[in-house]
Amino acid sequence: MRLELLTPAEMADADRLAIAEGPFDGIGLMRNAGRAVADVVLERFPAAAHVQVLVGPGNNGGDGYVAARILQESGIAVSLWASGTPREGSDAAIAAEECPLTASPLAEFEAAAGAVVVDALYGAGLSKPLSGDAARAVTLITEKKLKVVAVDLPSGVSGESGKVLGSAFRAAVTVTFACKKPGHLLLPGRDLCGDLIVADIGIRSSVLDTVAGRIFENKPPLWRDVFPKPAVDTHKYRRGHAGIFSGGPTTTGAARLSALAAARAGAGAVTVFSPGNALAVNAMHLTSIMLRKVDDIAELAAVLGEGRSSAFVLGPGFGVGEKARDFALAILAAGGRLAEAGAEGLVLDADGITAFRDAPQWLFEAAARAEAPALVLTPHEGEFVRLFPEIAGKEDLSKLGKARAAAEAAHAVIIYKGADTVIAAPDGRTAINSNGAPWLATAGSGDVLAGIVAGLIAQRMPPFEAACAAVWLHAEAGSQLGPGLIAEDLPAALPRVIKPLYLSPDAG
Ligand SMILES: NC(=O)C1=CN([C@@H]2O[C@H](COP(=O)(O)OP(=O)(O)OC[C@H]3O[C@@H](n4cnc5c(N)ncnc54)[C@H](O)[C@@H]3O)[C@@H](O)[C@H]2O)[C@@H](O)CC1
Ligand SMILES: Nc1ncnc2c1ncn2[C@@H]1O[C@H](COP(=O)(O)OP(=O)(O)O)[C@@H](O)[C@H]1O
Ligand SMILES: [K+]
Repeated sequence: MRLELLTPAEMADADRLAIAEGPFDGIGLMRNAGRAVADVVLERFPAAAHVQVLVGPGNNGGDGYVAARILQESGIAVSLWASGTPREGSDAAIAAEECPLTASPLAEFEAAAGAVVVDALYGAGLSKPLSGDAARAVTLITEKKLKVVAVDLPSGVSGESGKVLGSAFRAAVTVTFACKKPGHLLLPGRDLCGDLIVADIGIRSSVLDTVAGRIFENKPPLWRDVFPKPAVDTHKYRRGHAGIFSGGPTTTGAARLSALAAARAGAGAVTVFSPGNALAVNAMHLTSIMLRKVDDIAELAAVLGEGRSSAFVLGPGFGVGEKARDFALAILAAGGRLAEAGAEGLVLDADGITAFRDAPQWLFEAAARAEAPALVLTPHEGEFVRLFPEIAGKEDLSKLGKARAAAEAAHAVIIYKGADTVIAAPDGRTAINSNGAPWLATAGSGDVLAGIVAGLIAQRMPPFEAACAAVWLHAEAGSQLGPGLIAEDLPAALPRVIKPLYLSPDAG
């Protein structure tokens, strides 16, 4: 399965290129698309006695005319409701001519109890909010709780952003073509799509290769090639050393969650760097994880000078303030010297992010230095606004667009967390995660994620791939654990989600 996600504009390019290169012309692709939709209706709703097909004026409607014809030919009662008429000479006009059904105006649409609805009003060409007859149809169908099969996208959902324009159908199944689009994975789009089926309609993969940009669905094939695998003759320091900064005596748990996660992600050694007054409490709860006193910038400089740690986590439970800023900047500044000893990255999370709310530029400039260790920022929505207020306020940007702009501005890998976590690199690569579960919304869950990222970077995994892998593993662990999950469970669940990555090339 392809991991590339095509924006609606890229998909339109793919369409044009596919038609130019063959083997199918425009109406050929449309017939294949409409047949795929009809097949799904017949498979999913074999007992459907009545299908109401709603068609728009563009190619999405064209797919709907084809589906309506095939469904009628299969013996089902089909009614057709049209908003506008296809442009003369268009593929959709041919599809409409080939359809023996007479369309009624959408303005007269009534939702028939028990009917299955095929939503072929608007797809990739959605250009303005749903209103008038289309919005009315959404209301009627939603009220009657009819099952909806959406063509390409539920009408009203932006294929680019997953946002709802005006109102939108909630589909039981969505049939899209050739590959997924960002709006199928970003919320609320993902939720409104229901089950997502990607149908092959005869667009050559070489066409998709030509058009595909740098947006991906986050799945193991995206990063498995660089996922760390210990060599037979390895030893613990070759597997990397992660350093996790602890907060004061009453806020040490978050760092220990990160530390445990870094170790479970495969770092050969992990040390908690703790203020002196929290050493005792940390010591009581650490076993395989090491502990060292780091109270001030001088003690931090000594640690950095030794060059043992290759990845750091700063922020969970650390406290917001000057100390967090000074520590983060010291680590980023030490990169050149550390690079020889292998320092690879700083994961700045939680308080570490908030500490820079009044001076994000200091952080971004430090990360921009060529020799600086890679910076990975892991904001949830609230933290994102603090660090990137301007980008966060841009209503026209999708979550993906915001993450990408932030990565560029901060010279950092951004993990923009949430139910539809987006990972973005400063070079423009972006991935959308989709294997999470709401059980992950629990205190400490983010601390574990930060630790996994550091654990992977400590093993020399490149930062973007490490971030993607960490998000996937964290989400997979959360999905497998399910109800009752607390953050403490997540590190312990990592072995069982990591092991399949080594066993089968198709895992995940
Ligand atoms: N991508 C592909 O390879 C293929 C795409 N096909 C279909 O083509 C679709 C895209 O077709 P189009 O580009 O014609 O776009 P659409 O059919 O999605 O919509 C375009 C038309 O609807 C109007 N419109 C958009 N939003 C509106 C709104 N809210 N209210 C009123 N009018 C609105 C536009 O002005 C335009 O006239 C895809 O979604 C897919 O279903 C298929 O035909 C097969 C091949
Ligand atoms: N509804 C959800 N579905 C899937 N993942 C979620 C959901 N809500 C939160 N998460 C994930 O859980 C983690 C929560 O992190 P964060 O907000 O930093 O919490 P904390 O600070 O309590 O650790 C993030 O990785 C986030 O993506
Ligand atoms: K649609």
